[in-house]
Amino acid sequence: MKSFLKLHSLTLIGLTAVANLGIQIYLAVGDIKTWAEIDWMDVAGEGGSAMLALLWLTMLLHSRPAGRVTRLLALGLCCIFLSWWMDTLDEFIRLPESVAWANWLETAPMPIGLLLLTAGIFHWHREQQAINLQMSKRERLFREHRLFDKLTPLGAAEYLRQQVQLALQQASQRQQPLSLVAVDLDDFSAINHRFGHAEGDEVLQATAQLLLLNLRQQDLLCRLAGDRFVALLPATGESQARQIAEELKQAVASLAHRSRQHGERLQLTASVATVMAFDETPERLLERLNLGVARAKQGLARCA
Ligand SMILES: Nc1nc2c(ncn2[C@@H]2O[C@H](COP(=O)(O)OP(=O)(O)OP(=O)(O)O)[C@@H](O)[C@H]2O)c(=O)[nH]1
Repeated sequence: MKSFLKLHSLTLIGLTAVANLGIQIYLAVGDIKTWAEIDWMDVAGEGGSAMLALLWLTMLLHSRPAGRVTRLLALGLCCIFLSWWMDTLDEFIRLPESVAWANWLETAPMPIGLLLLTAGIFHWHREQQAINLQMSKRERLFREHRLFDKLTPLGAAEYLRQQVQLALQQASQRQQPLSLVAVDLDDFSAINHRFGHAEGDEVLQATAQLLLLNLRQQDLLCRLAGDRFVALLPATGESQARQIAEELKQAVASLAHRSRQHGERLQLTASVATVMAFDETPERLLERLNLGVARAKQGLARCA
């Protein structure tokens, strides 16, 4: 409350001074009415309106930051308040018929206030449009940001799901096959354990680069989770997808990654799986792909 009064002291002092000046002017030229002469219905209507204008002004000053728009709106409300205030005063003070200008004091502030209020609302609307634009830009940026992996330059799981959905539609429209390949590093947690999480991050980044280099222009690589990468292969049948998967597996096995700390060569291997899309949902397709990876890992465990 204290800070509110401090912040808007000029407006409040100005308004109080003008309202008080109105009383002084009316008292100087008129006489106070007797109790019986006062029309309480008018007092309630006009006085109540003036109080409402004051309430709007307080709410406005409370909720809006200082600035041109707030000034316009506040000035408009001040004029409206003054018009109703002067109207209320003549319920208590009888003015002589000869004082024609008193009528102006009551009526003139109202159109001025309404004009100021209209200008303020117009600029407020434009200000709100600019804010909405900024908000929607930020929201889009945030949404897109969430779709991308934080560690690698790849899309993340949700982005992959969206792209799979699009690719499924395109494949069915163009009557072309669509395949997915998953590449999952073997025993990756051991690298984290032995060399630390930061080294593990570097391995994931190096793997992402390596896989990108070994894919075709039209393929899309995403990081599904942890050490699992998925490539979306448009216009690719099952046997070609298997061949690409094998090439990716070989590429991982020949990756010459050395640890940062001691320069040791890390021997990486990966399990791969492929699926060709049927008429199915992205979830079902990815589920089949993950099952394929699980089967490849089981085979690996049996061989070990
Ligand atoms: N450094 C690093 N590690 C991660 C990241 N995301 C997940 N991991 C780790 O990756 C490991 C994945 O573990 P698993 O899914 O068991 O995979 P794995 O150790 O390769 O085992 P298999 O897949 O069965 O061969 C876990 O230890 C996670 O903590 C990451 O962004 N950076």
